Amino acid sequence: MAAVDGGEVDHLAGERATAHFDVDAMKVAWAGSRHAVEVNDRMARLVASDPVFRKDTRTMLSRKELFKDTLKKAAHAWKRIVELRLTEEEANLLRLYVDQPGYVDLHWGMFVPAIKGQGTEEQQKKWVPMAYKFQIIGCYAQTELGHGSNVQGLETTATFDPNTDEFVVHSPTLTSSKWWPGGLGKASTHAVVYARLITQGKDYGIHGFIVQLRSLDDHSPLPGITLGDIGGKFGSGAYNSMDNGVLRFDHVRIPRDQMLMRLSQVTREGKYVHSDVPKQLLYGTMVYVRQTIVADASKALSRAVCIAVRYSAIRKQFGSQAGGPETQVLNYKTQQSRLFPLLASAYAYRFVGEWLKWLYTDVMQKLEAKDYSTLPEAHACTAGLKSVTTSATADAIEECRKLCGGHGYLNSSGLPELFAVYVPACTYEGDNVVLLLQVARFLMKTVSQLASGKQPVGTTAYMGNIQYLMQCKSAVNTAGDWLNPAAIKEVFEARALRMAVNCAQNISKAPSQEEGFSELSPDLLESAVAHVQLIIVTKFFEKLQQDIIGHGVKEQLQNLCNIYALFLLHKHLGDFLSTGCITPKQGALANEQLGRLYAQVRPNAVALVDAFDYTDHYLSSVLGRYDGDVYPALYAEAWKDPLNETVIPDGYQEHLRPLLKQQLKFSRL
Ligand SMILES: CCCCCCCC/C=C\CCCCCCCCCC(=O)SCCNC(=O)CCNC(=O)[C@H](O)C(C)(C)COP(=O)(O)OP(=O)(O)OC[C@H]1O[C@@H](n2cnc3c(N)ncnc32)[C@H](O)[C@@H]1OP(=O)(O)O
Ligand SMILES: Cc1cc2nc3c(=O)[nH]c(=O)nc-3n(C[C@H](O)[C@H](O)[C@H](O)COP(=O)(O)OP(=O)(O)OC[C@H]3O[C@@H](n4cnc5c(N)ncnc54)[C@H](O)[C@@H]3O)c2cc1C
Repeated sequence: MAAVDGGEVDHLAGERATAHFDVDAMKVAWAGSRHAVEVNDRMARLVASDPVFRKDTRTMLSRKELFKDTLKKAAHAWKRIVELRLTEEEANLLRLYVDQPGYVDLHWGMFVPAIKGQGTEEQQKKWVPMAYKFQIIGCYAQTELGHGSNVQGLETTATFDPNTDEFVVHSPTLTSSKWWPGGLGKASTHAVVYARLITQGKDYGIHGFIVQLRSLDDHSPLPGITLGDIGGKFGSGAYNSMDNGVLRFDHVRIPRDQMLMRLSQVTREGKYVHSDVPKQLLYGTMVYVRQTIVADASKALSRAVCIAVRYSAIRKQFGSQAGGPETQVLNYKTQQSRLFPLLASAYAYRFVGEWLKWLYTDVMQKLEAKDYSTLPEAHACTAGLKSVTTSATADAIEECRKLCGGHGYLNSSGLPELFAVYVPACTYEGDNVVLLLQVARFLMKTVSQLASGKQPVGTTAYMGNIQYLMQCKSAVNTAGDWLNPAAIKEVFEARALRMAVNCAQNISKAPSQEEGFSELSPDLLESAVAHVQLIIVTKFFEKLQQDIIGHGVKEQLQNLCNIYALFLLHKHLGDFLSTGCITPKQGALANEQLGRLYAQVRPNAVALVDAFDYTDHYLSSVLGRYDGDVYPALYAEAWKDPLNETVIPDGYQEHLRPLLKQQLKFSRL
């Protein structure tokens, strides 16, 4: 019962008793190791027990109060990290459980990685220790008012002046104003700024520069620098804790050695020198962050699902016969068919996120050894998985809100704020459509190379089996046949390959490759999604091959894996049928099997969300409470609303009383 925050009666005890597996062992499978369970639990409790980290009234704060509260929490978190001498792992988890977006996310998540990835050793030695001690606060200033997706279209300039050995950073147009960077508006003292490098009269394109923005004495903007917040954002509370900012430069001078020079350099004389590395490494910080966003998708999704599953087990509607008990809404097949695929997706994203982290580390090690061959694969996987998991998670959080009926719409359910915080993940760090088109481009290149006999590797290795996959027919005969991993993998591979090959063939009929790509882009998106879904399904199956300990754990994960795959098959039935991978009968059998799997999950559902091991503080939801004591909590929460501070509302005297006293009368009546 590690996740209990309070509550004396466990209203979900009956649900927990029906589980067919060892929940503690499932916690290990979810977290990755026993150590991970322990450290997560310890950090979550540390945060939950500290009054400074309370967040129950967050949605009622004004923007200014919310921002100040975020500064307070960030400073307090840092104090605790220093006092308790937390490790980097512990500190990261503590920040996660504080659960309030703020400048620290960009400082640690992008500013520091950008310097580490693109700075020389000397630059890292100078800047990273200052950042680690919070002597400076940094952000990642790439996007401008006029351009975000099109990084090559950015307009800010950094022109080298050999007379003074400086760069002159300038915003030549309104649209070149930096716009969106988190932490920029009010908190950051420094930024990694992306600007067009101009030297000896030539434009060398986008490069990164470290620029000081504010005084380290009084925090005022330095001369030539205009700074501010870009304004309120979607939802109450939510992402409004972040000071997304605007920044303009008026011929601001910085020393030459503040250009990040690991990938390319400008000499004292102003000569541009590009190292022997692919220029795409400039985008390395984005690849790093996309990988972390995939891991975060499983967190956000599991959180929403935990709330919806627990509440669905408590909530009862209809079904009472002769005074008997009403039906738990979790028993309705429609509720199960909407909710259990989301539960399965949370597990699927968790495991694919784990794998992506491994891939990223592996690629980084290869890059260190000057082997750049896996860079395109890393880009396609991070871009594709970021896109598919964030889009599905944003939709799923909204579905969980609906699954909780009317109460899901209350802020106290935790779901509206979670949605509002989460939904920009579909846009930031690369718009999801733009990123899928990058995957499609990678797929088209891979297909075109098949003809020349080049054997695809990594996540596209299946394409090498083209002779078979283009003509195979699924052998599934009964619903039970869909439990065979090979049967599922075969149809997912055939679907992805056939869709990619169809696109490639249609593009080749266009007057030019570029025109064909543009014309076919809606189909290319679907092709990219099919490829990415195949990766997620495959990685789930691979996870099941690993040593999974604990009574019943593997069986539960097998069920969830099958649900994830068959749910996708059902949802994208059109793809599978139109590419001839399966017959309508086989599609119906998959759906039949899906229904059986839902029935197997039902007694385990509450225990499967308990395995996420979230504290009530982190969930921040009266509906998702561990003890299931929903109604008293809902009732009590309502009275905390500022509207209930007085019995008679403000405005009664001016606006309600005159109306009720009929002092304003229609002359005709
Ligand atoms: C209830 C409350 C809950 C609270 C919860 C709190 C929890 C906390 C929540 C939130 C925490 C906050 C965390 C928030 C973090 C937000 C951070 C957001 C930061 C940003 O958004 S930074 C800005 C990001 N910007 C982008 O991503 C821009 C997207 N655009 C691009 O990436 C590129 O421009 C492009 C890829 C689309 C195109 O680039 P371009 O140079 O034009 O390239 P192409 O011609 O298309 O391709 C050329 C060639 O390069 C290859 N390539 C492209 N990119 C990469 C890459 N990254 N790596 C490797 N290779 C790459 C491409 O494939 C081509 O290859 P080819 O020539 O075909 O072989
Ligand atoms: C909450 C939040 C935090 C952010 N934090 C940061 C930060 O810290 N630092 C930073 O630098 N930036 C940040 N950003 C900016 C973010 O990275 C960009 O907004 C994002 O990359 C999308 O770019 P855009 O705004 O230019 O969208 P656009 O590219 O203008 O997208 C508009 C529409 O056009 C479509 N579109 C664009 N190009 C194509 C194409 N080639 N083919 C088909 N359709 C296309 C898109 O799909 C979308 O529907 C943040 C944004 C948000 C919302």
